[in-house]
Amino acid sequence: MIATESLSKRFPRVTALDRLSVDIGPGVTGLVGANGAGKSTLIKILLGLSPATEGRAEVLGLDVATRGAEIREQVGYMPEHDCLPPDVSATEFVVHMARMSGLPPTAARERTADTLRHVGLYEERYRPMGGYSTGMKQRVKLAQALVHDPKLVLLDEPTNGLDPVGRDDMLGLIRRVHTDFGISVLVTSHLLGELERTCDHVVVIDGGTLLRSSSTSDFTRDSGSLAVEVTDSDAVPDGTGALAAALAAAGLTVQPAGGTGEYAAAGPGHVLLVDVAGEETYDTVRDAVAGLGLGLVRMEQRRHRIAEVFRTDEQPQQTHAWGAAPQERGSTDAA
Ligand SMILES: Nc1ncnc2c1ncn2[C@@H]1O[C@H](COP(=O)(O)OP(=O)(O)OP(=O)(O)O)[C@@H](O)[C@H]1O
Repeated sequence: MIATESLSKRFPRVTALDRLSVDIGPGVTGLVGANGAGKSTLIKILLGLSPATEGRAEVLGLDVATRGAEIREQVGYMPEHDCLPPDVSATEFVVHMARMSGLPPTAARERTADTLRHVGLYEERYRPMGGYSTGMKQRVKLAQALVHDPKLVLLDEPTNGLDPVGRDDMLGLIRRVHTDFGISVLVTSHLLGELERTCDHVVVIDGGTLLRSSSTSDFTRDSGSLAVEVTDSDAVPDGTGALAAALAAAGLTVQPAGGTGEYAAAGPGHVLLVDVAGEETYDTVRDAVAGLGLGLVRMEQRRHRIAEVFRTDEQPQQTHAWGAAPQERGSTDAA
């Protein structure tokens, strides 16, 4: 879908992209980077709207330097910033955008109705957009990117400004753009955690250079530890402590999981992380739990969170590329 080769963009005071080479296939791909990492600059180059200083890029096999107009016919674009005229309705605006993309009047009206329905705008679609909430405006921006039935959409920070519920809704919509319509998606965000749930593939850039490009499952591959949670009993009031001692006595390496992030609900110290030494580790845990007469609440292979892949000794900043969304609903990021 997208290929860049040693792509650079230099402004007088800053290098926004620095010899970026990356291949992006079909599906939903997340482009993650801190503010200023070069995400919007890359999107503008891919649309043929801004020339690269060096290197080359192709979108759908078309060279961005020479075939920008053809690319824009086949690619939808949702810009980051608010760009909607306040005095017109969503329907009028999206019909206009569909006409601009070359659809005849009837098809433009039909596609507009379908697309606005898909993004969840109903009676409000006839009201002037100036009175819309941020979530509704983001939906209109998404609808205008989809209305001409593109093969690929480039979505620049579509969850910006949304509350946790709005963010989840938008991410669900983005996923369905691919599953329901077969349209490939490149979506940018400065929050790794939210893309983990939405994307098949994640590309991480920092300072205009490629940090990593891999499938989401590679990012979140098995961590080699088992999360175990047990109930206490009358006979064993500290079930977790007793189990930890029993497992250590059996030669396993055990440590309590932190009381935040994915195991927050269990409370601090209530989930044990057991290093998996081999298949027999599962039997050892099961036998120890049964031997103590405890109830087994969970025993699961723990997977890495994307955020952990980039965790450093420093506390990550909320605005950093690998920070978790603030108050993210249902988020299991520990960052
Ligand atoms: N037209 C421009 N003139 C000068 N510098 C620019 C221009 N556009 C972008 N930059 C700079 O290039 C760098 C990358 O900007 P870009 O907007 O691509 O980042 P981003 O990853 O999209 O971040 P954000 O999410 O904050 O928009 C930044 O340092 C920015 O200040």
